[in-house]
Amino acid sequence: MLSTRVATWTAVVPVKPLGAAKTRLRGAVPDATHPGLVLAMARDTVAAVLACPAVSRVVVVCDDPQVRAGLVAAGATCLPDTPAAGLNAALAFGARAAGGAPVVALTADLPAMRPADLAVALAEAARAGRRAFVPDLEGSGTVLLAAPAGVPLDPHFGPGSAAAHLRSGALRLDGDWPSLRRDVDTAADLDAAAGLGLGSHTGEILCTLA
Ligand SMILES: Nc1nc2c(ncn2[C@@H]2O[C@H](COP(=O)(O)OP(=O)(O)OP(=O)(O)O)[C@@H](O)[C@H]2O)c(=O)[nH]1
Ligand SMILES: C=C(OP(=O)(O)O)C(=O)O
Repeated sequence: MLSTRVATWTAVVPVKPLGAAKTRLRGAVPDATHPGLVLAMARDTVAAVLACPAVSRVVVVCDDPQVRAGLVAAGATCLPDTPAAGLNAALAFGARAAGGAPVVALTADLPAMRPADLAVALAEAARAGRRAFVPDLEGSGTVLLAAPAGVPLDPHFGPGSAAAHLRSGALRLDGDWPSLRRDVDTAADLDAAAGLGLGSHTGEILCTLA
């Protein structure tokens, strides 16, 4: 059970440049608000990860100076992205910075995530002793992929990623963690996340629109 109390995990969080991110969310808020909403969701995600007692550090992979400034201020370490290399390349690059520690990859669109949900999921991943992933609430995507110390992360994020991670030998963790598993891709996802309780940055953006 020590793994649930000792901060052992290095979290890797990839973020696209604000101008290119969350295209499926366009129209959910006024165009002028969209970049601020993307950044707010990333900040709430990173804040929840840093508040999780099982996580020792957060490595963000992003080239956008506004994102880097916001997330470094929140306590994350930022690494540059390799433009056009894609999400999985960004994750693999960030994982290599973990120096052999256990690595957990998380998407930056989890504004309702509770640190306690993440802690329970990481405890299950630690007990698995192998790569493990948490699917999104729809069951087809992935919000979290964890690899024990010394095990390659081997990320397969993208369309149909839950099946791809299963095929790659990762254990599926279907826990009752709605705050962790509610990623925000669409306006409907954003409404659902609001129903779960949003982090302060995302909540503040939506309050200005009310
Ligand atoms: N650093 C980096 N992050 C990425 C890249 N592609 C996706 N991401 C991030 O990975 C996470 C999950 O990706 P998506 O949910 O598809 O996010 P997205 O690509 O901004 O959303 P759409 O434009 O709607 O597909 C989000 O935090 C993205 O910002 C990439 O090429 N590099
Ligand atoms: C990148 C992913 O997120 P989404 O499907 O929400 O785009 C994924 O689920 O692997």
